Amino acid sequence: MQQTKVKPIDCLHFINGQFVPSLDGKTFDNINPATEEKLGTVAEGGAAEIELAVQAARKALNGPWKKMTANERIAILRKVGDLILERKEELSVLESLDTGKPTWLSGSIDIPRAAYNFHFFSDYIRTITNEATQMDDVAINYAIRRPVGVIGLINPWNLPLLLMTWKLAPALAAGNTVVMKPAELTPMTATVMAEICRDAGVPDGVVNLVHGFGPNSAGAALTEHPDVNAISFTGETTTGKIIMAAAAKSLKRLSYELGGKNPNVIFADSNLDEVIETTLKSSFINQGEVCLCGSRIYVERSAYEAFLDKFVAKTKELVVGDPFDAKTKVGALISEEHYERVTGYIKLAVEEGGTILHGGKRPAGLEKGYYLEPTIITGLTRDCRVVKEEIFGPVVTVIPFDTEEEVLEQINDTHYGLSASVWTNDLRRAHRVAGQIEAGIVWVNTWFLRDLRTPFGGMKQSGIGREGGVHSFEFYSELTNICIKL
Ligand SMILES: NC(=O)c1ccc[n+]([C@@H]2O[C@H](COP(=O)([O-])OP(=O)(O)OC[C@H]3O[C@@H](n4cnc5c(N)ncnc54)[C@H](O)[C@@H]3O)[C@@H](O)[C@H]2O)c1
Ligand SMILES: N/C(=C\C=C\C=O)C(=O)O
Repeated sequence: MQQTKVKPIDCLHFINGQFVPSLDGKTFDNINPATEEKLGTVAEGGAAEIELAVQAARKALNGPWKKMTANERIAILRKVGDLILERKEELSVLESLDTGKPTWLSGSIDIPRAAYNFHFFSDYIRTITNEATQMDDVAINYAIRRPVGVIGLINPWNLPLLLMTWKLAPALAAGNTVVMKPAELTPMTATVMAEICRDAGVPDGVVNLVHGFGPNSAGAALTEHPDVNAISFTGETTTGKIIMAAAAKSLKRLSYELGGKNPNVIFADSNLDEVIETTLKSSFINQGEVCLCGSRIYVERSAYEAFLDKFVAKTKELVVGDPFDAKTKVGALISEEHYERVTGYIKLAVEEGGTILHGGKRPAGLEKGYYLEPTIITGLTRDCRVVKEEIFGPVVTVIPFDTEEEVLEQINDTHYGLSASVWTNDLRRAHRVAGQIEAGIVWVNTWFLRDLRTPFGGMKQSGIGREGGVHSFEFYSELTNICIKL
């Protein structure tokens, strides 16, 4: 394990502008997935801490934050983005210590995107206009926009700071106050994020942070709290169902980014070298722990063998290991529990009749840490659990197909609908196929190319609503239509 001058931090809650322990002093250990060693302790929050955070957020709604002009708020949000960039190296190391992802990845994607989320939304808020409607010479209608109120932001562990800021920036830009609940497995960058908001001039109580778990802990308390107006949640579909029930009692507004089992469809006319270069990323980047990963690969039969030969050869070159080694392409999975879950699916694949063409094992010489070889599985059919269920690890299945109709029917036969990639140089086929895929996001001849003005989210059981550009402001603000009789 390569050393770094940035040291891990103990994590306290951030409530009403102060870092505080839990009222009962409870803490839990934060573990480094790459070494299985303790990084530090985290304050374990529950209903009592959520109550204090929601009270602070409610009070701050009518404090200086509300009285600020849009320009004053925008200046603070831009400063938040600037401070994230100033602390990029520190945040990148903390993110990699928490998640096991390589530092080149946290330093090139996670942290720069976190800053950009703030810079983008602080610019974008200036473009938001409201509608006016003339009713002949009888009346004039105009809409005004106001914050929703106190918003709970609940986040997963795979892209901790990227995803927390993806919610936090527009929520603040729209004038709301928030209670952040980061994943219990990745507390450190959220803790620094609270400090950065304070240092940038965000008034006390506007941004609050409570650490803890989901069920019977801070997460559940946040979703049940009657004075929380909305929840933006990113996580597993199963968790989304539980949260919806909890939020129903106070009819909270919900924005959901949930699970996926995303197809990557490769037609024989595509450029195989280009396909392979991107498919290595869409299969294994971030240890395959990205909701958008193309974990179901479908290849037109005439290109199937050629694809497999090249894909396996290139996958074999991927270095698995120390997140602090620049050569590492695949780091450690997030936790022992997740490691068991992912390796369980690899065992199941063999039971279901699959062939492990590459990977499937702990890499030699890496006895400590949750390391797993990138894994390619063939020989499975559409009704296999490994083809249908989200694994959320460096595991892909590869299935041949013969016709467009056949592959479209297969890829849509799922309760997920988050994203897809399509590879072809046939322009009409690209548009034809992309338009028939039941997903919120379809990439053609690329993957994870992101314009933050576009609608981001899933359909079916991959999400509710869209965030990004104006869509974020549709969720993070309320409209009132005022009708003036002439
Ligand atoms: N669609 C997207 O944009 C997107 C992005 C990233 C991850 N994900 C999904 O997230 C999952 C992996 O993340 P995860 O394991 O952290 O998900 P998870 O659902 O286990 O946990 C997500 C967050 O919810 C909290 N939580 C858990 N149970 C809760 C409850 N009952 N009430 C309130 N909060 C609760 C957790 O503490 C955590 O902060 C995968 O399914 C992945 O597809 C989706
Ligand atoms: N929400 C985004 C990415 C989600 C990745 C899921 O793991 C984004 O790029 O805005």
